[in-house]
Amino acid sequence: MATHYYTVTWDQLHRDGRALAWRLMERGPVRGVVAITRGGLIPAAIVARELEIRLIESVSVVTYDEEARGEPVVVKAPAAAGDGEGFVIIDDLVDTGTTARIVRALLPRAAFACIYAKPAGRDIADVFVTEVSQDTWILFPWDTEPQFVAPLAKRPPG
Ligand SMILES: O=P(O)(O)OC[C@H]1O[C@H](OP(=O)(O)OP(=O)(O)O)[C@H](O)[C@@H]1O
Ligand SMILES: Nc1nc2[nH]cnc2c(=O)[nH]1
Ligand SMILES: [Mg+2]
Repeated sequence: MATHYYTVTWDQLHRDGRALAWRLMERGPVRGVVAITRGGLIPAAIVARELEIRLIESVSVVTYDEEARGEPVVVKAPAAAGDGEGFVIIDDLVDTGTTARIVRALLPRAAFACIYAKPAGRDIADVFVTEVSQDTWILFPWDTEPQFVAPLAKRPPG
């Protein structure tokens, strides 16, 4: 169970997504990307734009219902990525690595890249940008909205 939250803004996601594109470019040519929906869609769009990739495939794996982890279900397999040769699988984050392992098994020759990584899943990623602790829950901009917060002096202690 997460004990703290790490809120990512649109600006930060865009900057970190571009950093991921830099790192991927340094590894060599990429023919296409496979986005793990839904969280990988926007990171994949940022990478595809930077690397001028037009070949974009998707795979849908549902593993979590909000913060509760369940049995992963492949809702849509990647149709046009073959064995993954020349492709990079992209997700927003790796936590336990369950989702990434399932997609890697579907596309054994593809690389796997994500923006954020927690220690339990970090080693499954060929490339990532920022590590956060295992007890942190990352909140993406599509899951949040700016709202009023009380001044520190008016908040209850703790
Ligand atoms: O490493 P893991 O423990 O498998 O967790 C990481 C996965 O969990 C989240 O997806 P989620 O199942 O919440 O679906 P979503 O992308 O549609 O929000 C996230 O986008 C990753 O795909
Ligand atoms: N949004 C979000 N989804 C996740 N799925 C697994 N871990 C996380 C996390 O830290 N944040
Ligand atoms: Mg996901």
